Amino acid sequence: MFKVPPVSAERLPGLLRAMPKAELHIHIEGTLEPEMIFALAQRNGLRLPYASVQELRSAYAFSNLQSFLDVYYAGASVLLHEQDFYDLARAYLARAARDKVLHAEIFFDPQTHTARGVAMETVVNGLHRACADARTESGISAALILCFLRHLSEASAFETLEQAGPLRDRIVGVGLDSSEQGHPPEKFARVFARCRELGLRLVAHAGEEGPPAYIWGALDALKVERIDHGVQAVHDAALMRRLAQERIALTVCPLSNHRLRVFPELAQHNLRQLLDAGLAATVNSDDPAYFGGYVNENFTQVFAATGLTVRHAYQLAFNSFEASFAGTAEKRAWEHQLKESFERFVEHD
Ligand code: HPA
Ligand SMILES: [Zn+2]
Repeated sequence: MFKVPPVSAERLPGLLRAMPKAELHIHIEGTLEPEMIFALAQRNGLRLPYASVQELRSAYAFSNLQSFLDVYYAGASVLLHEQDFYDLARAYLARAARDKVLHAEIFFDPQTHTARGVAMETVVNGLHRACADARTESGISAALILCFLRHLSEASAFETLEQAGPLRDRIVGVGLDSSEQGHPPEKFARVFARCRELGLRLVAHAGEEGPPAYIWGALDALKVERIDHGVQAVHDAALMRRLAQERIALTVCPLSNHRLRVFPELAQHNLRQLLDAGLAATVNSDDPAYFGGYVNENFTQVFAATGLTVRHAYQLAFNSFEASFAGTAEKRAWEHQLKESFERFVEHD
């Protein structure tokens, strides 16, 4: 690995913002800003139970994952037409490009929309067209990951997979999200086995609020390649060894963990412990419109709160490229750009 040169503490936030990175844990519905909720409600002739953007924003005080999910699913109900999904993803990708995100793997929750009568192809085609246009305009690379809602049944997940069949080439993989407690990964073992046969890449949320057993379940029953969140792994030494040995990436979301009270203070976040134990952790924003910051805010705030160093910064960005589902040639090119950005930064120190 490249020997990371020293950078003064005052310049570390600037380096974090300037360094190339990939974002691997971002829910497109979680990028729906209050202003866009109001604009789409007006465009689609819908009435909202909030009088103003400020009133809506003031409802964003969460006590745990479920209290967030209730507000998040209500917000997503303004998304009806292909253009709505397009506009949402274009806005995110423009924002991400400004944060030096070279590659984004974007989650979407089709069941949230199909349950309201929105067709699967409306969702996927809008998101896909946005990814293609963003690539042409700013060069950002993007891929889509279909997430199954774990509070719904296995049958509903199979039905969703069936609906996505004709759009298979627009999706790189599948994930598992929504209410974790009481919905262990094993519930979806057969769905994930089928996705694997179809050549889809596999990830799952596990160990956000749920126990280490759910991370074991995601690895052994679902055979996922990455764990989304995974911060509860620190409570199980054997699991930590396995994650390190197999280089299973964790897509960690510091501001989400703070807002959902997984860590009541950001200073208590265990990102440093994960990295220092040799795990392939990455930093991501999860649902930035709800948790108070996009990916660069996640980097700068968790670094400031927990005293992470320039060496950790390089490792996190490197891990994000390495853990992505991009091809080897693209990964090497991005890793080269990362190294160059550090060298350039130090020259001017
Ligand atoms: O952090 C999360 N966890 C589970 N489901 C989600 N859906 C959006 N964000 C999340
Ligand atoms: Zn998430």
